[in-house]
Amino acid sequence: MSAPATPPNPTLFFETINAYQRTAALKAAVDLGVFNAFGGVPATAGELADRCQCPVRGIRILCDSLTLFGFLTKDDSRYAPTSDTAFFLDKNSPAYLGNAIKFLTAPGIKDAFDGLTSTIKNGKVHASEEGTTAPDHPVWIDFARTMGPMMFGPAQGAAALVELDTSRDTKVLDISASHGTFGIALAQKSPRSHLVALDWEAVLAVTEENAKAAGLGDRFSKIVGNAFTVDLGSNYDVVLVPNFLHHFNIADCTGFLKKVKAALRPGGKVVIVEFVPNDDRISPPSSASFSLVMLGTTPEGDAYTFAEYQKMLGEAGFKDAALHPLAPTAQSAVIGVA
Ligand SMILES: Nc1ncnc2c1ncn2[C@@H]1O[C@H](CSCC[C@H]([NH3+])C(=O)O)[C@@H](O)[C@H]1O
Repeated sequence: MSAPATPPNPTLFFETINAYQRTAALKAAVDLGVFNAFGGVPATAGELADRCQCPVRGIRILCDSLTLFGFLTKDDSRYAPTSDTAFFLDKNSPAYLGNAIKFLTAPGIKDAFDGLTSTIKNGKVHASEEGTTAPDHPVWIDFARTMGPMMFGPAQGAAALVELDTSRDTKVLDISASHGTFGIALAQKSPRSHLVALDWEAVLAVTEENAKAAGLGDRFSKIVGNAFTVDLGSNYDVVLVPNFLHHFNIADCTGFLKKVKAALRPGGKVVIVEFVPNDDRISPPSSASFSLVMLGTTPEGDAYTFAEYQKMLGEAGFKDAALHPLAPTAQSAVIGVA
């Protein structure tokens, strides 16, 4: 075996081998309330230890590690959250990711990756036949309770891309509504809109709670059950399909989009929100890396490219498919016209 031209660098190997430690450090800091212990001013390890009620050694090592990873800065012996850390990890921020971190690191998702070798070798999810696509899978109740803030940015971005006529009654359908963040953001654009949310029954209880809290209680209704088989209703102005299609194969997605097309009024829009990698499937990293999540947790899902969505939409009878990156988030909207 020939040696690399430049001195071999093991950094990537050890960063990857030990990546679980980085996850554990971030999760411990969230659990202990470290990011909320600053009160807006830099603090020493001793001060943070007092506020978090922990021995100082652990907090000092944790904060140095979080500084190495880029979550904190350290000046002399005082630590401070970066502006991104304050935005995403302050409990009072609408974009707070603390609960999402707990969800994403809990057994429902993480266990799937403990059996990745078997999943790849056997061509099926190691944990169960259907993975997270099983009807009423309990993981989606936790998802609905925790992931809304993470979808706040994509939901605002998607809502900004479509108009709702405020001079007449309009209807919006949110497929796989979950926390409801996407449907609520769009419905709030018009006082004359009605929001219909579709998901499994237990999940819709969370959607309804959130729709009421957003002031949409009297403009909200539900469709309970399997999106592939239930009656979607008709005459919608917009059908949102956020983070749903990636769980299924292309033929099933195309068939489902035909059903969506039939539920829209002529000229109505389907708004698909997804991680959409470039054709090379390795860029941009934040979107391309999502395919691994689908490999670990679903039998046939994937992160599809825009060309693939364009083909699915074309075959389902939609016109004018267009891609809209929802920067700075890792998601994109793909919009088609019925
Ligand atoms: N066959 C199905 N029919 C209806 N809902 C489903 C089905 N399979 C999965 N779901 C729901 O689809 C959602 C996927 S997660 C995506 C949730 C939300 N749209 C968001 O973008 O954050 C979960 O809420 C599941 O309960």
